Amino acid sequence: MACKKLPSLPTINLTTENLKSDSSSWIVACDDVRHALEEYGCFIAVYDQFSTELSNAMVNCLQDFFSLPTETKVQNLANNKYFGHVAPNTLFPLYESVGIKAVNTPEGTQSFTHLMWPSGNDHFSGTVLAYAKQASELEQLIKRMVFQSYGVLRSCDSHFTNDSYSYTLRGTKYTSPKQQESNIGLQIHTDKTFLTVLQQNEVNGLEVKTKNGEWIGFENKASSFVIIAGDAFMAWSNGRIHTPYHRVVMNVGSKVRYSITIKSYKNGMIRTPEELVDDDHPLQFQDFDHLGYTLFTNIADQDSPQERFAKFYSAVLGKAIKV
Ligand SMILES: O=C(O)CCC(=O)C(=O)O
Ligand SMILES: [Fe+2]
Repeated sequence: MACKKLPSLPTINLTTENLKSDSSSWIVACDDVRHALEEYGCFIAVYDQFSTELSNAMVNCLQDFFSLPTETKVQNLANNKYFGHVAPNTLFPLYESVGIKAVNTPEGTQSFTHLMWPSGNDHFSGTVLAYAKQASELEQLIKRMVFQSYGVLRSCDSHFTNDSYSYTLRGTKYTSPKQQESNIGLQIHTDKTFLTVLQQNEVNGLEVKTKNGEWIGFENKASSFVIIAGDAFMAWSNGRIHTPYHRVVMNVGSKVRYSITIKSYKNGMIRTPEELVDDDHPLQFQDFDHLGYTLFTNIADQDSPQERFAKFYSAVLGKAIKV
């Protein structure tokens, strides 16, 4: 009897050997990345520019942070729910999380470190900065590959200047549920980012929903990163890129799970390139301020991205527009 093959996320080889610019394998990889993001909004990148030591050191840094007293951790305040410290609560008792803004800059990592360790912690700030720099390079590589595949690399060069994006690190700790307790570590949502680059320790739990409504788990392997497209990338692409629902489910008796995400946000406006608009693909999303969108909290995780943008446009423009 034939077994039904379970869906799995596409895996794309982004190792140096495979990505020599202008080689045919570079063009093929660019198209693969674009198609994976159009179909799943997500893929597993195998990437060799990152040392395992750095990833392990980053997990150790998160453990150091989470062991700080609660009164210290709560000083990492946020102006909305996507930044700052989130303590476990009655609704989501398995989840504890921290956000570090401007994490790819020495100022960002040092001001966070100083707040948490007033007498200093160079190991923490140095590791976080090194990690964020590398992960933001991976994020830029992926954007470059998608833009290349759409033929808009030159017209969209403003996405690749020094200050064109802000990067936030979100580190999360998930404990295992007690018997009878809900196993939801993180509720279903889409990311409000342009892109999210995710790594985890050896404990699995991330699940991504396909367009057919099936949930796919992510099995961690060395040198692999999960790349997730956010709402802003979807809007920029005039709806071509998919922004996938995802969640974290924890098993009773599992070890503690740590995940590290680097989230990118475009500074200023997001504008769909002209090349992606034509009679068959009329413009779906008006230009919008990305930070303004992330700060717009009057939306529910269950809303579809289209519903979310409709509410957002209606609030900022004072009128509902068709999206
Ligand atoms: O911890 C994970 O695997 C997922 C985290 C996530 O989806 C997020 O921070 O947006
Ligand atoms: Fe997410």
